[in-house]
Amino acid sequence: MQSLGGIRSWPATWRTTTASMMTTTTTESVRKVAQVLTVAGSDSGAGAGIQADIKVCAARGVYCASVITAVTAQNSRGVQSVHLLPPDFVSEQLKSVLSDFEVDVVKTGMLPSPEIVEVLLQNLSEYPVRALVVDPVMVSTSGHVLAGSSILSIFRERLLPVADIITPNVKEASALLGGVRIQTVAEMRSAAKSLHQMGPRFVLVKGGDLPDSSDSVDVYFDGNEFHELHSPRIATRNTHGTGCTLASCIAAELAKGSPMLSAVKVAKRFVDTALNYSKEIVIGSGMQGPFDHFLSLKDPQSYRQSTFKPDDLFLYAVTDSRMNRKWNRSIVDAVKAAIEGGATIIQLREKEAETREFLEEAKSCVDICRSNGVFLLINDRIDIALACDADGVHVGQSDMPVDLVRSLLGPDKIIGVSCKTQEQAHQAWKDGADYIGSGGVFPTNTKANNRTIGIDGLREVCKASKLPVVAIGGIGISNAESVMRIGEPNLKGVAVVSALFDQECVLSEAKKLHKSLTESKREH
Ligand SMILES: Cc1ncc(COP(=O)(O)OP(=O)(O)O)c(N)n1
Ligand SMILES: Cc1nc(C(=O)O)sc1CCOP(=O)(O)O
Ligand SMILES: [Mg+2]
Repeated sequence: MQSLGGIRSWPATWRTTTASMMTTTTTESVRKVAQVLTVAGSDSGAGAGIQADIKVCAARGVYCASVITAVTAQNSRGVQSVHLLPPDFVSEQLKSVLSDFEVDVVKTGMLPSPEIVEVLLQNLSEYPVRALVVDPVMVSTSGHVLAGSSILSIFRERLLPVADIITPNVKEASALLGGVRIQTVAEMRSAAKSLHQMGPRFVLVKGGDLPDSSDSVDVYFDGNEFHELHSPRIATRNTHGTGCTLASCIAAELAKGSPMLSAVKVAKRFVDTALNYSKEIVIGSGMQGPFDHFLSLKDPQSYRQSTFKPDDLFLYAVTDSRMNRKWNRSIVDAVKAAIEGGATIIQLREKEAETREFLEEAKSCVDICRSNGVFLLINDRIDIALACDADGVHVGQSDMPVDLVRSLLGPDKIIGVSCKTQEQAHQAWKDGADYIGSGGVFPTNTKANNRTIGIDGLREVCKASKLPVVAIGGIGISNAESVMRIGEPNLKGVAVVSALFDQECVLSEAKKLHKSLTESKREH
């Protein structure tokens, strides 16, 4: 099995997530759809199992094929009955999919018998995939045994050694380790280490069931380092299927090319956001309701019709309160003119604005941007971004840390971060940012005491960055071409303040800059 190795294994490709399906575009313009195959049980209540796996992959823009190992009769009250499929038939399903589709990642859920694990391993050796995510499902949340102790030895000896990541909860981790006590985070760490010795490349021990903790803590171990992933515990009955959802979301993110830790963080964020969004819905009369994987579709206001693409950074207009005052124009008029002139993304950078007034203006700008299909980001102010439902934020190195911003804004908002060094660029990627703003490329009067990194500094950041980059600082019509000419494939555009807004006519300056950028793009 070819492993992900913690790094992207499709070089020179960009994630270009569309509303419906994840594709990667290579330089030859071949579109490859990211694909997961789930090998799991069917849940008639559709909160967990195959049904949850397909929903989460669809919600994350990834195609999901399904091989059913067992059919369960279950609902929000529990599991009433289980019917295992014959191993030969499971094998036929596996062959059908693996011999035809280009599956990137296989995710396993309920593997109810050693014979079924055997046929899975056989098929994986015949049809290798890029990664194997093993959710070692043993007992349903309602307490029904879904895979008995007969499964343990083949899990330990054959399945875990070929897994890229395993995602047991504390009960499953304990069962795999012969019944050790796991009641504290320290014991989860020790369990993760022991499980890692059984062969999986990464281990995520989920602490949702730990007693007496206000946080939900998961322990991630990569063989060298531990990471504790914390999130607030969400008070809801609608937790049925969280384990399947987490593992499938990890698989979906890996299929798109994410490194393991990023995939795990995105998946945890996705589950937390979905649980929070669905905490009051009522489906079924039992103790364990399903939740809503398509949370964003429910709220057209907060659902972005299309998702962020690197090319959105092409002509990035950043507003400035002092300049608007000087030229006696409102933020709204400034934004309208910039969009009309060709700006492809807008950032409201209103350093001196009063909160109440800024919020009202930001709401109007959200409406304008949305009706023009242009994303609107807010500089620094996470509170304003949340309150006006902006598409995202831009933060700097001394603003709120990106991973915390992500946990506040959820998985789908755009987060940009300013980086002047290669280390900052690495960190931005790890923390889950969507793009990097890098500068000052040239000296600027707009931002006081800003360090100029020059064209060479920009090039260094681009080379180190796995994220798309927009250049900023002292850029205008006279020098935009020279910036884009550095030819780094992930340099996607320029961000400008004074070149648009410290001018008499924003519209005509935006048009001129757009034209010059388009010409320089055509030439390279
Ligand atoms: C696109 C873009 N890049 C960089 C910055 C600068 O952000 P930051 O470092 O937080 O400085 P302030 O803008 O807050 O002064 C930006 N705003 N946009
Ligand atoms: C807001 C900002 N950030 C910078 C950075 O280097 O991160 S430079 C800058 C100001 C850019 O304004 P102008 O286009 O007028 O030079
Ligand atoms: Mg800032």
